[in-house]
Amino acid sequence: ALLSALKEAGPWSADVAVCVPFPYLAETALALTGQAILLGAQDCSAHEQGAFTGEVSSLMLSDLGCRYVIVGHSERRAFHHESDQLVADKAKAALAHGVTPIVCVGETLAEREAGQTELVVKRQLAAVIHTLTHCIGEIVLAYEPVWAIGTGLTASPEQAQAVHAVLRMQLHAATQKSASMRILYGGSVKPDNAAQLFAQPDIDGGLIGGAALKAADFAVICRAAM
Ligand SMILES: O=C(CO)COP(=O)(O)O
Repeated sequence: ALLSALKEAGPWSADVAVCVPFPYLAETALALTGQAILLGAQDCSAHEQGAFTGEVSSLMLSDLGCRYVIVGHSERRAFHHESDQLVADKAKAALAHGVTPIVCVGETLAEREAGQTELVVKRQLAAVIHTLTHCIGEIVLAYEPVWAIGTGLTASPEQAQAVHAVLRMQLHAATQKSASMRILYGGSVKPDNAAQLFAQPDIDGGLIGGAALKAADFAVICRAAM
């Protein structure tokens, strides 16, 4: 029902993708046939192939028609103890099979209050830059302050822009593609704050959680990104 409402709300001039849990990928791929909405997954294995029971490789995701995969979401980092290096390895494995990783970085509230925001996001991105080297220009980056995810506390456009600018500078030092790379903001993006966030020079789109579960709200947010 969510997808059909979304399909009806289109077409979009912004790129729109839905990243769904593994068990729903196949049926979502089918439902999106012929649609401009792209498919993504929410995680992948760091291993390209081999005996890793229970893991889902980016090759499998690519087979299912995934164009994107989220890696390093704060919930994966926090609840599954994913290190910066593991996240970087997942991004590398995704690219190896033509799936674009959406690499999430972001600080916790304690880290922000300790003045460590820049330090944390730069450390998280540095691992990815170091691991991907010349392929770094192929990723999508997402800044998701942990304190803003699912809490209703959105980073102000200025707060988000400040971090995005730092990340863009770090990318600039690593690749000539930095200016055209996408840096998404995620964390309580809603219909009423999306336009202001997306108007910032270094915010190129959003990674939407809760608001994407209501097709009408998601449609407003997608329109704000055009
Ligand atoms: O984690 C998020 C998207 O991946 C953000 O979630 P919310 O938009 O619900 O805060």
